[in-house]
Order: sequence, then structure tokens, then C-alpha cells
Amino acid sequence: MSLLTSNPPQQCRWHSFKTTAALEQAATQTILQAALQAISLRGAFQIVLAGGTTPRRVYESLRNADADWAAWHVYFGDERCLPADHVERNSWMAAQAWLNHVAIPLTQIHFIPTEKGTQAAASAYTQTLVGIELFDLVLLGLGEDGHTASLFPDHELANTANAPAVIVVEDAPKYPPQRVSLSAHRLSAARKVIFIVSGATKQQAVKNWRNGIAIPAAAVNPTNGVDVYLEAALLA
Ligand SMILES: O=C1O[C@H](COP(=O)(O)O)[C@@H](O)[C@H](O)[C@H]1O
Repeated sequence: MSLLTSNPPQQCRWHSFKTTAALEQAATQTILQAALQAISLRGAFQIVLAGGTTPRRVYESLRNADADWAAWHVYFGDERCLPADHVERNSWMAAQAWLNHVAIPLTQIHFIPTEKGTQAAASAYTQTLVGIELFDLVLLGLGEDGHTASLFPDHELANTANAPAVIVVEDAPKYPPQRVSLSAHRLSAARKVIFIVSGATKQQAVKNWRNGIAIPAAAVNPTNGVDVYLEAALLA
């Protein structure tokens, strides 16, 4: 697998936690801290959310946080092509766990409209992202096969300088096959990128990543490097 890039290698800082709960607590605090900093410096906080199961409890903790929700702007790293109210939509999970319970203005929550189909959703989301130079924080997960967002092994990662911001995936190896994802290039345009990784099934992907094997997660390459929050057991 080639990353097709001339960028310097990804700078990765590994943060291990004894328990999943400790990891989730640290991720929640990092998000809130990044929000405080962004709002005090720039008056707004632009966060990109991970989907899947790993961030659910982080989102549930955020709903009880005391934050300046009016200044938050929420985006998604990827979305699955399913009806808007489908339980396996990343947006549905984030809404149930967090977004439905806080006062972020609806106009500042930017779902990827995959219920319209891949092409229409990708072009709509490309427009949504116009004018955003750097996200303040990109939150990402890691799949068993090393995928992140909907950037899968042996698929387009779009990590070159001229890559589109949003890509269409028609044949993902994980259900559902049709998805829309921010490109690795667009996900890298961020002040801070955090991966949260838990669950024994991720062990091989972590091992590959740490051994320099070009898994998709390694294609997200912001100038400031990435922080990986993971359970200590995954480093064994
Ligand atoms: O399909 C997806 O998978 C990854 C990892 O999900 P997890 O359930 O193992 O946490 C997720 O980060 C991505 O957003 C999602 O669409």
C-alpha cells in the first residue's frame, strides 16, 4: 500500500491509559480545553467528530459539560449512506449521545447529508467546508483494519496537496459500503488531531501503525502531528 505523498512522515504522540474510562475522560477534557482556547483566541470552536462506537461515551460526557455551546461549530469526518434516522448513522449516534442535549445552534451542526446519495452528499459537504481553513480539533477513531473516518486500506486516501476535501466511497469493506468521507488531506488541515482507540480488536492495527506500516490512519498528517489516546493494553 502506498501513501502517494511526499509529505514528511506523520509525527505521532502516543498517550496510553490504564482503562477505557480514563482514556475517555482525558479525551473529554482535551476537547473542552481545545474549545476554551479556540473560543478565547478566535471566538469560535470548529470540531470534526469521529463516528463509530468508540467516541460514544466521550460524547455522553460532553453533554453534561459546562461549555459555551453557542460558539461551537460541529462537522463530521465521515458518514454512512443510510437514512437520516438510521441507528448506524454517525450523525444519529452523536445526536443521541450529545448534540440533541446541548445548546449548539442547529445551523452550526453540519451533518453530511448521505441520505441524498454519495455524490449529492459529497458535493453539498464540499460547499459546507468552503472557507474553513483549519479545523480547531479533528477527532478520529481507528478501525480493526486501520481505517479512519471512511478511509479504508487499498482505497483512495486523498492525502496529496491537490486532493478534494470530500471523497465518495462506493465499496467500503465495512457496512454500509457507500460512504462519504473527508479526505486525509482535509482532515490534516487542523490545529489538533486526536485519535481515540480502544478495544482489543484494534491491537493489530495499532501494531502496524507503530511499526510504520502505511495504514490509512497514518495518512492524516497535520503540521503539528497527531495525538493517539489508547488503552495501555494495546501497546503490549
Ligand atoms: O465505520 C467507522 O469506523 C471507524 C471506527 O469505528 P469504531 O466503531 O471501531 O469506533 C469510525 O472512526 C468511523 O467514523 C466510522 O464511520
